[in-house]
Amino acid sequence: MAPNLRPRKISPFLDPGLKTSPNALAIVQLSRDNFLPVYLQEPKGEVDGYAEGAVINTRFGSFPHSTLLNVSWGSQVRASTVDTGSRGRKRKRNPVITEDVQDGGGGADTGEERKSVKKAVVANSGFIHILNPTPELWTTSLPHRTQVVYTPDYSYILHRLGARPGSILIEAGAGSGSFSHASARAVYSGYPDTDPEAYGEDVKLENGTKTSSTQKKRGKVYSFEFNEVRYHKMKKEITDHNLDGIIDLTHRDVYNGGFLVDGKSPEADCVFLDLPAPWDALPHFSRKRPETLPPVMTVENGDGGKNTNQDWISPLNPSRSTHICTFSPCIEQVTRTIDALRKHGWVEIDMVELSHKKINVIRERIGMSIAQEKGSSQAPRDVDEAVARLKEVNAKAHDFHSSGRKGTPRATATANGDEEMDLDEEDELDNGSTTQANENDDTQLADSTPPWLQGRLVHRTESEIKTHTSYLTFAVLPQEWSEAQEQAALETWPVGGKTTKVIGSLGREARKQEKRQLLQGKKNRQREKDQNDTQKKEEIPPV
Ligand SMILES: C[S@@+](CC[C@H](N)C(=O)[O-])C[C@H]1O[C@@H](n2cnc3c(N)ncnc32)[C@H](O)[C@@H]1O
Repeated sequence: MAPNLRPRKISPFLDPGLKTSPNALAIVQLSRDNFLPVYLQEPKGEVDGYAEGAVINTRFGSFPHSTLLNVSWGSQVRASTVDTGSRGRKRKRNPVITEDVQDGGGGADTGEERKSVKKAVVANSGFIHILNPTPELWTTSLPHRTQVVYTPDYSYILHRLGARPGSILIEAGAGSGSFSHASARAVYSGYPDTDPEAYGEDVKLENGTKTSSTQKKRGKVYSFEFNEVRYHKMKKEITDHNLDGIIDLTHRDVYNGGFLVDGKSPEADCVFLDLPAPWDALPHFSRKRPETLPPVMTVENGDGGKNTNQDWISPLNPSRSTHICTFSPCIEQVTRTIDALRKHGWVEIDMVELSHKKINVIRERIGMSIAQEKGSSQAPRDVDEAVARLKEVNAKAHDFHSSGRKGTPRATATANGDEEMDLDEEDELDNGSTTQANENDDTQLADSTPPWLQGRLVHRTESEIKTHTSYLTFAVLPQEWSEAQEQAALETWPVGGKTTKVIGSLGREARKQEKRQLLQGKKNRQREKDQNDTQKKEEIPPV
């Protein structure tokens, strides 16, 4: 029998490939901060009255899915002129079907597919960019079911938790899945049902032999959510995003049910709690049965069964220290959490609040000859340019008055690009005058320098700090350390005895002890000397 290597579709969050593909999630970027998640569909026939198949309608134009498929991630895609065909008529004829396909981009199958699909025709204006899904883009575009953890917070949290490929992370509650997606990417080190040999599973080969176990650990997120509606929505998203096996979602109230899965310990290396009362969940993370729980407590395990805590199973990895982060919006929750953390033996407790600002990096084009457009500023570049422009305007005013005309002179542009004087309303002295000539200057500049290199590179921070999201409380629960482990460590790394002393290798206590001994030796020598001196004095006979 061949090794149990099942081909599987890797989540686009983990490996998006080079191009968009049918039925996969893609993120449509409409403008800088406006993203739309879409499951792209192969055009099979008319959808919602559109002859081109499923269509995304935006204020930047219409985009049939067919134009977004099999293109490289990051591509700019032009809008199309779509054929709405029999859309209006069909709605009247069959309102039930129309309901199903309200969302032109959602792609519900109407069952009224036409065999032929109309080819999309490029429109005159409008475009979008098609981006591969990432946890960051998902956070900004996901359907919000709750408050979510945003990128600045979760990137810091995952770093402090030490989440890395192969880590086991417990998360509660799952909410809208923003943190779940980011943590899944952080811990991912392969799917459970692929490459079992590398992950220490017994693999039967064709000749019937078994490979040896390598005991490599696969990263996984054990996520818990007690709201049933959110649980089901999140479960579907995990499957749609091919994250089954990377995120293991359980429907449970963790305050009562704890964190075991099917009665077994996830052996977590790190924990993230985004719950209203994290202190109620903390007793479940004890390494030994906590005293705060009654001696025997039967708890529902969320899978229809019950666990008793008589034989305490800790959900934590026994061979490593566990890192925790709790996410609470108010300081009262933080102090209560810290109380509970201390009570349950957590150490290195600290609290952090992130206040982030975006830094916009842009090329700023300044000068009187710059056309008015985004990122440009029509101000004199320097004093010379300002003086030259004033001289130009004065000369034109002089010419105008000497010609005997009345009114206020205004610089306008002729078709050939030269400026000439014109009459205008008295009060309208043109000082901006975006002229054809100026645009020509700019075109010349643009000809010689690529647009992305024009202007001065500047960065500006946002003036406002983003409003408070939450306080992050971190702590560590040390690994349990037995006498036998201490003995084994001493044998591997002997301390004291005949070992050679290395400068700087002594601990604080040892250094103190060494100083005390030196001091004592000095005192002893001084005492001996004093005694000798006294003796000598006594031996000298009086004169
Ligand atoms: C603020 S949301 C979490 C958002 C999530 N971290 C994200 O980034 O999308 C808090 C979630 O905790 C869940 N929750 C509250 N108490 C719970 C409990 N005792 N057990 C499990 N989940 C709980 C709520 O249903 C809610 O969905």
